[in-house]
Amino acid sequence: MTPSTTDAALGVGTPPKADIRFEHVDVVYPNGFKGLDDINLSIPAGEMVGVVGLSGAGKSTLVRSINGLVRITGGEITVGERQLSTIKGAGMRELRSNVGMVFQGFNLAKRTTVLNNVLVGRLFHTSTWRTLIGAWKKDDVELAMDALARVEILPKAYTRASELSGGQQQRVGIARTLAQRPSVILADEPVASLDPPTSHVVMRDLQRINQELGVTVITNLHFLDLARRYCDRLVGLRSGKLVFDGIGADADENVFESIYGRSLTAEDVMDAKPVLDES
Ligand SMILES: Nc1ncnc2c1ncn2[C@@H]1O[C@H](COP(=O)(O)OP(=O)(O)OP(=O)(O)O)[C@@H](O)[C@H]1O
Repeated sequence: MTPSTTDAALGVGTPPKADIRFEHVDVVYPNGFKGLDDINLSIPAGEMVGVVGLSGAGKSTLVRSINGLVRITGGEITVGERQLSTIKGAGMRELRSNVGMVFQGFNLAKRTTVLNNVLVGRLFHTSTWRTLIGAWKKDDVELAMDALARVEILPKAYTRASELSGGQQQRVGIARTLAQRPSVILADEPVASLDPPTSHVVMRDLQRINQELGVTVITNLHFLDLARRYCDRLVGLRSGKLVFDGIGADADENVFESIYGRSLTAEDVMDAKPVLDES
């Protein structure tokens, strides 16, 4: 779906594209556990990157370090012009307006409408008094509607979020992020709570947003077949270390075994018939 109004509304005024660079990045948690260990990674604007690895490998830590939800303890992450090691206050707010996030649990306000949930994406760009009394600008409402159209859920704009299915709620979560007009979307296990068909729908939404709007998408995924199918590039982590960085389509069973340190099992792929052989 590529209506010109949607492209215009979501494209005009979008913040400059941001390349992302990890240089010798460490994350040591307060209990002394090393979540990331000397990560070096360069993600040019516009890529769709899947982060894979065993449970506990550091996938969420890596994704969340990009918007400062997890603070790095060594090295440097650069997002556009901003450096994560020193960022705070207004700099952090500006970074987070440019780097949107989609959550596993959707994080919607269930008792209000889909449209109101998506308008939350405009908070970064809206004065406090307007937010408090719900006096959204016409342009913001239009932008929110465009974001809902982008994930094909516009007819639900005035439905309460609690009345939507899990897949629909995640699409609202994506629309909310899109309404921020970010140049980067981080998706932290976006399909972990969804059934297989719905997971594909949500992954296709993210892929379309990446391809049509040029938004960088970085997502950690439990299922290898999903990661390989939808992401141009895969980053493999093992015990906080980068052990693979390559083209998704090139990642065969041997690559996955090197990331996992064991043979693949049915638990590692979403579809009953592994999609690993599909391409
Ligand atoms: N706040 C914290 N304090 C201490 N250790 C933490 C904290 N958060 C995460 N960890 C540890 O860091 C490691 C990496 O966690 P992370 O959530 O990034 O892994 P993951 O690959 O996303 O795992 P999963 O697939 O299970 O979500 C794990 O061993 C985890 O227990």
